[in-house]
Amino acid sequence: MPSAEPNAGSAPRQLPLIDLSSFLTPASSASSRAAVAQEVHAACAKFGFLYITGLDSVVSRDEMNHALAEARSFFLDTPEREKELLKIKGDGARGWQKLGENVTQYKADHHEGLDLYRPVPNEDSTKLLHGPNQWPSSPPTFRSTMETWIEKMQVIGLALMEATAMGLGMDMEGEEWAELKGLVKESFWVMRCIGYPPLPENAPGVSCGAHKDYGCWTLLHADSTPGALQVFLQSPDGDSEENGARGTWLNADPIEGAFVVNVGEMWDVWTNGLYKATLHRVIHKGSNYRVSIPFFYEPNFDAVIKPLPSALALQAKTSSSAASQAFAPSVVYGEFLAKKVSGNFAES
Ligand SMILES: O=C(O)CCC(=O)C(=O)O
Ligand SMILES: [Fe+2]
Repeated sequence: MPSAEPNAGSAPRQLPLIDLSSFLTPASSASSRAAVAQEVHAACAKFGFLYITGLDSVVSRDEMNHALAEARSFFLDTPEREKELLKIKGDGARGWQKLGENVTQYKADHHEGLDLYRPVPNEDSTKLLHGPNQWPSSPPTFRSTMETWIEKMQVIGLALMEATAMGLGMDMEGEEWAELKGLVKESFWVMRCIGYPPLPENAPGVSCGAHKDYGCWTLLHADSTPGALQVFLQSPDGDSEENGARGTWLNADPIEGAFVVNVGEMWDVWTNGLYKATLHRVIHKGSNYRVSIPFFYEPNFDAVIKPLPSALALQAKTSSSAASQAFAPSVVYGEFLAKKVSGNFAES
């Protein structure tokens, strides 16, 4: 498997780089898909993080650059008073957060952000997560650009679902895959735009504190700033400690035309711990204003997430212990998300 070397020299390990094109172009052969499915599976089991390339049939380089430019323009060219109008309101989720308002592990993050979620049929701005999206009016094409982006990211998210299902040994003509596909059919996605000014030297926190993502797949497109996103790889001889575990922070620097992808916590449950949502953080000390646009491809709001039979069968085959017993507690995705989101904001 080819590997990306974002910080060659200092990196003890490297994140895999996987060409996903065979899952994005209908004419590709079954054998090439099977090989890619194995690569994705191995990357999810070992790192919980990977790079994907081969996306050109879905999203062009121009579109990638344009979406980032639109987000940058929103953050840097929109007067503060206009952004204030978009501040997150009673639903606690949709809208703009100014610098320092988002909190991770009780510390204020050093970024501003705009969150857009899948629209719901009966919008209610007093109900957690259920308000209307607050679209900026400038730049004028922001909404159409992001709506196109959202459609395209869902195509890539579903392709990753398919690759993983195959990698787990699922029968792709059978019930299990049909059910799993059904659980993401109305993905409660989140499109987030993040703007990171440089972190001041003496800042108490970081740009974005160490966390795991909640759902299914995070498809991260970021500008070319190096040394900002870091992934915590556990190893007994690592030089850092995080959440009581030893490990090493590895830079996941951007690669032109590729996305950084990571698995969210729902995959921990689906695979009964075979895939691990991995801690990551952002420390942006460079002098530029960094912009990233992570797209969170998630299960349906009411999806019940529980260990998949194929993952349990795989565990039973590969492990001599009782690990194949279903132990990951099942969760309703929307309830899990609501708990996370309500713990995410600075006290005001
Ligand atoms: O900006 C980044 O590189 C990552 C952001 C992130 O981890 C998140 O929003 O969950
Ligand atoms: Fe994240």
